[in-house]
Amino acid sequence: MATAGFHVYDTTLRDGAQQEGMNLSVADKLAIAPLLDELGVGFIEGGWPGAVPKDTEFFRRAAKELELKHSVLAAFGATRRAGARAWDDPQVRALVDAETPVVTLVAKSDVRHVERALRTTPDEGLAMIADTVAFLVGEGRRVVVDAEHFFDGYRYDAAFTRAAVEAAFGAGAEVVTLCDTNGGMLPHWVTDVVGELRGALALEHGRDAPAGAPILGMHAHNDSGCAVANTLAAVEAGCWHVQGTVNGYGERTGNVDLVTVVANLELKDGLRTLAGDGLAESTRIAHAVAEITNISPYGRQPYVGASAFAHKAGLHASAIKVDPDLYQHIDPTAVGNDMRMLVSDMAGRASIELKGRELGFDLSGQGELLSRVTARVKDAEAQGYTYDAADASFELLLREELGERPAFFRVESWRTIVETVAGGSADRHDAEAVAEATVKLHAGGERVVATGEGNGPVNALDQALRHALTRVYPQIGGFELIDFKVRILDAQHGTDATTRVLVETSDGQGSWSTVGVGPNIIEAAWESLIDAYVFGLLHAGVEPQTAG
Ligand SMILES: CC(=O)SCCNC(=O)CCNC(=O)[C@H](O)C(C)(C)COP(=O)(O)OP(=O)(O)OC[C@H]1O[C@@H](n2cnc3c(N)ncnc32)[C@H](O)[C@@H]1OP(=O)(O)O
Ligand SMILES: CC(=O)C(=O)O
Repeated sequence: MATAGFHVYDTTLRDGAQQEGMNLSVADKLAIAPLLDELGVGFIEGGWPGAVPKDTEFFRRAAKELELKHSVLAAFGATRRAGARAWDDPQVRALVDAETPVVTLVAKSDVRHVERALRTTPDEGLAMIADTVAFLVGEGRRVVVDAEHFFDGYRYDAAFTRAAVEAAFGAGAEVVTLCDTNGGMLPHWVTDVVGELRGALALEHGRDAPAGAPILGMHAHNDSGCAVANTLAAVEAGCWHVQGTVNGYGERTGNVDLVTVVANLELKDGLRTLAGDGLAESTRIAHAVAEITNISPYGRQPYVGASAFAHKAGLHASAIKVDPDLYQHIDPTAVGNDMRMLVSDMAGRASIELKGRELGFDLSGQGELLSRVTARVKDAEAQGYTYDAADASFELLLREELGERPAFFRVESWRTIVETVAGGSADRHDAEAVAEATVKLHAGGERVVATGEGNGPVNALDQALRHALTRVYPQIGGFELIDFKVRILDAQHGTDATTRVLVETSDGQGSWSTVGVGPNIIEAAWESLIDAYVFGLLHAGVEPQTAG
């Protein structure tokens, strides 16, 4: 049961799209809206029709193409221009033409903005709000007023901001959203301002407001790093409508992350804010939205980040083995996330046992093996390996200790040559470097010698290895190296330093990471590549052919 009257209002498609570098097409918006609906938000703000052509088109297509179960669409725009009439203002008309049940108006509530940005009088500023709201209500719209710069304005001239809120409610607005447009508020300021405003206007706490009574909302930006705290403070103080964006997208440092807010309200404060069970799907939904925006998800994002429930320290693991709640603030499944154990030089036996369990090995009661693997991990990490970023290499190490690492092939030797081929010009920089590699190995009962060429020695080695193995293991044709990271570990040794290479490989369905360390990039990469192919074949269920 949703908590009576509480609104979750998503502005990913409007304020989120104001993020630097984000450019959502109409198709992107049409793909994101159903995900927001699945999350269970009450309102989806689709954009500013009449101002942004793509947004006009979005509302036109959304009316025909979207079937939303939980959410209603809101069209966003500004109040009428100074000196104009609401019904004559083309921007206001475009809001009506968008044919959404809800219209959200940005309204100036800081008198300095009225005088300096709108270049009009405070009275005209208030009339712009009242006229526009009344016109839209008359057109049958539910109206939300976003009181822009409300908090800064309140701290400068509280009487004007109060008058702006009264003008909106007086004309029939359902919600007035108090906006921290510049994102600079602190939670206790928000608490004080919302409390004072409610007192002055005799507004109920949202929780106690009768159905249909006007309610206050909160719209926070994260410039002071307090957007989530400010939103929670506003709810505590009586705001019963929260705005935000998935993944905290938005101008500058972003809007408040809506998933963090609703997870806190639902799981900590006991409010039911979303329709349906979308919270339990929020990790998948947040990542699916990130796929469409083409912005890599942030691993350390609260609740839905890949690292949100990843445990590295051995002491944590030993307590988690007894009860995961001892080191987790919630059960990760409540937001559709998973607990992960990370293996590193900070691991203890409990970490290895839990990681083993995650990988499908029951290592309980195998104290001697656990000690051996722990010691081997610590020793390898001291040399530069990093298993928390290379689960696949850890699994192979564990299998080695269990005597279960399959021998798909046996390497006899490999070598690479890099040479320059002179170009046509007299310029010595015109020479092109090309690489060639030879790999000799035994697989499928045969000795295979294969060569490969590439734009660098690692690429050439990878090609040669593929050529050598593909006949016996054609599955390798489906593996693709999708990432390659090189780190020089003790850079003060200059060209003599140790090198770590992390490789990520995909089979089109999933990906896995492997690590290699060596005195040079080629040896480190070779080790990482071998693990990548062995792990890929193993997990593809391929039977090892006699190495010979
Ligand atoms: C706080 C927020 O993030 S609100 C959302 C902001 N989003 C956007 O601005 C994205 C879409 N914006 C646009 O496409 C354009 O800015 C438009 C179409 C809205 C306006 O474009 P233009 O007519 O070229 O005007 P311009 O952008 O230079 O200035 C904005 C005008 O709106 C007026 N204005 C600003 N806020 C308001 C408001 N709340 N109510 C009424 N008018 C407003 C300004 O006074 C200015 O008027 P002027 O042209 O008479 O000086
Ligand atoms: C309305 C809005 O986006 C803001 O004030 O930040």
